[in-house]
Amino acid sequence: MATADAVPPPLPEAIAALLASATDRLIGDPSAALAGAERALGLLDAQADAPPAWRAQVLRILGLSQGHAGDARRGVDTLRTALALADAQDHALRAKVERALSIVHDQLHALDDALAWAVRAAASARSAGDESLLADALHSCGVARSKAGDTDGGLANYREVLQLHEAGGRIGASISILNNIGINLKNLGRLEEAVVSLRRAQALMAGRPEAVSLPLVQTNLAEPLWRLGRLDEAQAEVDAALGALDPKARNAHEANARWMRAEVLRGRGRLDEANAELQRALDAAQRLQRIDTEANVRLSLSTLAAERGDFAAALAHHQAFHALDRRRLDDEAARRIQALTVQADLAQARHEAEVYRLRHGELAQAHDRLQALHDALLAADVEKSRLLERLAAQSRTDPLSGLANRRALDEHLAAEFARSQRLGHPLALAMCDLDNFKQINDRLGHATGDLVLQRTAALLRATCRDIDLVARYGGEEFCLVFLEADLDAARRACETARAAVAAHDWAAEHPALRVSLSIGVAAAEGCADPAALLALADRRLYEAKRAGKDRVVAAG
Ligand SMILES: Nc1nc2c(ncn2[C@@H]2O[C@H](COP(=O)(O)OP(=O)(O)OP(=O)(O)O)[C@@H](O)[C@H]2O)c(=O)[nH]1
Repeated sequence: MATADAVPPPLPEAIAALLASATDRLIGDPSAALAGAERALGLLDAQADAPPAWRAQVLRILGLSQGHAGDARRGVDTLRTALALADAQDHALRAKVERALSIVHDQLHALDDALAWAVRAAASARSAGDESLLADALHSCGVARSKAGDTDGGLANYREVLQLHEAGGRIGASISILNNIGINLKNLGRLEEAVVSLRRAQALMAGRPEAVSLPLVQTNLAEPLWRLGRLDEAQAEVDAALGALDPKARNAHEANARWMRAEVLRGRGRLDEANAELQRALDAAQRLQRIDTEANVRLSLSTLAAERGDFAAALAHHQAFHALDRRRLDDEAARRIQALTVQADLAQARHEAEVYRLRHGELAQAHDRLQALHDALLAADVEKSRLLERLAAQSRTDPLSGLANRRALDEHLAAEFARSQRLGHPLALAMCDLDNFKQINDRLGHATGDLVLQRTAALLRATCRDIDLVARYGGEEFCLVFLEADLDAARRACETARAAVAAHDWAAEHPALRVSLSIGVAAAEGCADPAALLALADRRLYEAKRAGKDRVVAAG
């Protein structure tokens, strides 16, 4: 059974009314049905948030209208879209759309597809638990099988349908299917059974003139009766059928009925009457363009002419019969070719759709892979920049003290020296050297020596301004670059630094530790280049050492 959540909300009234009227006109006035279905689609397009099931319902009637109006190819496309929109759980809607697909394929003479869709419709109808839909689907199976020449298979389907209609009390539908069963039985040569089935149809029709055309059933009944030699009964049926024909609106079955009556008359030896009726049958068959019936009539006329000794007429009718028979075969061949072409086109379209779907999928995957690659490259690039920055920083930093190294000092000094000369701003530089450092190393060990270097670096950094550069020049030597500072300001800063080193609680690091710093300081003014400035500061440092260490020398 269909699950409750698969039942779509009912269609808006205006759309439902258009679809109902289009459905009624499918057979009689397919162009009006098509116009109505297209209007319904227009209304649906104007409706915001229409559920897909509504569109599927509208497209079902549109596809059927297209098929009945002569464009079954478009009908197939429309109905395939409808099926794609129908919820997988909405079995009832799927059954209806699948049956519609069976009908339009039948119109294309693609009988294999028509049967396949009808079988799918029957399966969906079973899932929906809807016997009326199941009967319709099985009816379509029967039609497709019968048309494809599987009369027995068609008959089995029709019998199932009959059972369902009888159980459901659908008398009109039962009559229609009994008529189909009768025709199949007649075509199988099971004439007695054909008569039984058609008589049952006839009995059900009593008092129901509006149900399936009675003359149709009567004409169908006449043929097996005639073949069985039951001429009285055959004549009664065919007379009744012809009597019921509206002379103004000539019925499509007229030609067949007249041919049947002529055969009954011939069977009774009333050759003149038979001949006259055959002429009327010929006239009707040609007017109604019923090749099958015209061929039957021509054959009967030929036989009759021969019986009457008119061999020239017999030959002429026989030749006409053969021409019709050839045309019938040609038409059949053309229909088969058209059906095969349509099937090939549909298969090609499906193949192309599949290729497109796969390509689309591959492209999406390739795009995802590229995106991932791009992201990874971007991340690697960021990481590389970070590493380069770290390397650049490392290449300019002294690892032990964390101060700028000699390379950073040289670059900084070159740039600031040039700037001070260009702008006439003061610049000063100090060379600092720990006193008796070799002894510290020798007496207290290199680890203590390293610790002294680190502590001194921190003290220098803490006493200088942020804009001043504190660098480790090498070994136990430090260099200070004072921006915007003349010789006296630099000297005072150096004195503060020296005093900080001297005042530090070195005994806390090691009881025997004594540390002091000698500094030579010089101003850039008067120096030709950074090297001259460094040399001057270094000379004054030497002077500080010579004068007894632990002091700042800024002159000389
Ligand atoms: N622990 C340690 N010692 C270093 C480092 N770099 C240089 N030295 C040592 O520092 C000492 C410098 O000694 P000298 O140039 O003789 O000078 P000094 O003993 O300080 O004597 P004055 O400068 O005259 O006071 C050497 O023994 C070097 O081995 C270092 O990174 N760590």
